Amino acid sequence: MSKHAATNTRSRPMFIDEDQVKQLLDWNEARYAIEQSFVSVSNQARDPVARFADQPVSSQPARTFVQAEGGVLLCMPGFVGQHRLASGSSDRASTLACKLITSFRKNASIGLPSINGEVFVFNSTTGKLEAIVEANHLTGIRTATASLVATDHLFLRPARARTPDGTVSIQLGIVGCGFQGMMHAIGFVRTQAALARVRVIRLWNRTPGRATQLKEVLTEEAKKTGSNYSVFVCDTVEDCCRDCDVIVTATGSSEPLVYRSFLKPNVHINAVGAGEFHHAELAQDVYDECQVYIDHQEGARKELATLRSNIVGEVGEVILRENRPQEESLLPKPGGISVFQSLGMATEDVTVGRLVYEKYLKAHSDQM
Ligand SMILES: NC(=O)C1=CN([C@@H]2O[C@H](COP(=O)(O)OP(=O)(O)OC[C@H]3O[C@@H](n4cnc5c(N)ncnc54)[C@H](OP(=O)(O)O)[C@@H]3O)[C@@H](O)[C@H]2O)C=CC1
Ligand SMILES: O=C([O-])C1=[NH+]CCC1
Repeated sequence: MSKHAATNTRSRPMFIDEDQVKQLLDWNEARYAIEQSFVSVSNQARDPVARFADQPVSSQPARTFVQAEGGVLLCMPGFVGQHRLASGSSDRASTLACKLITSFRKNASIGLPSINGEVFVFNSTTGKLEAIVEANHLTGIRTATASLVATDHLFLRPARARTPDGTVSIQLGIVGCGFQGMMHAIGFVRTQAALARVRVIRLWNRTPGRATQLKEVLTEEAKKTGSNYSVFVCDTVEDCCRDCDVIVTATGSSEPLVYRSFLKPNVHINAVGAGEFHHAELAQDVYDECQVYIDHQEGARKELATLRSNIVGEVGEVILRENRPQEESLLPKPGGISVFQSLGMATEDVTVGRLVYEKYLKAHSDQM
């Protein structure tokens, strides 16, 4: 027996830094990875006899929060079994990973991001740590992509099905132009070919200069992507929401920002602010009227325990039922308000972390 038997003799885990993640992660590939994550959670939640054998499964507890002096540390472990790595590919993988992420709101005053994290990817057969993926950009793309997937399945697909040419165009409102607000706006612009043409983007931020900065970013983005949208910086949240088909709220607010009277009758909202305060950004009169969809029942039981609204179910279950008879559909009633109440969940980081790791291995295969 080797003297190293049962000791940690293997090489160090890969470290995939923020710049590499930016190069490797593509919006459309991330979209597929997030769909796999949503579906895995809802397939797992089904009665075992009703599970779809060809769909992934998962395991993830509600995340834990550790309160420190300046902010919180979230521990988000998860496993996704038998997920497809790419659309149209038969290759499947099982991935065990854990994201550790901190939210320290005063960081902005010293020029640091308020959210900082890493995804730890383990070998799902041996449990050995294989890679550490920096997860600031990753969290930006995966959170915005979760909203894109929810918007697509709950709002845009039904809308596209009602138009003769199968395309739709939207007016988008971004309430909160921090990192997440920016990533959401870019995500909607970059996925126009697959989801919906963006014709107008309205921006509001508590500190107006940040909305002006995002307008500049989106003007550059329009040139890069050959898009033809107008961007407006708004003085009030009401003005920002006016006539919007799709709204994103991505703030650290502990108080309501969006009221029912600001909204069109038919609108989809992605309420992303979470972590320290939950379901704080929308007023109760919005929750009184809307249909709420969540990412993860287990997390919602803990973090949305005080939410008074009609919670219809998980986005993954909507996707799983898409080809079922209409009476089994979980889609929102047409013409009303739908809300994706995004908490963020570990399985999103599992499938997107694995995507980055696989792409890194492919890009560096000559050095392995
Ligand atoms: N659902 C999910 O999966 C995830 C959710 N999040 C959450 O998204 C939110 C935004 O995160 P991120 O963009 O990374 O953070 P940033 O620090 O980059 O941006 C924070 C934004 O919130 C605004 N804000 C803070 N407090 C208030 C307030 N009281 N009223 C109005 N606006 C306010 C800030 O405005 P100003 O510029 O004026 O300071 C800024 O626009 C946070 O709640 C975060 O926890 C983050 C990651 C994942
Ligand atoms: O899911 C996530 O990564 C987070 N949700 C709220 C803060 C960070």
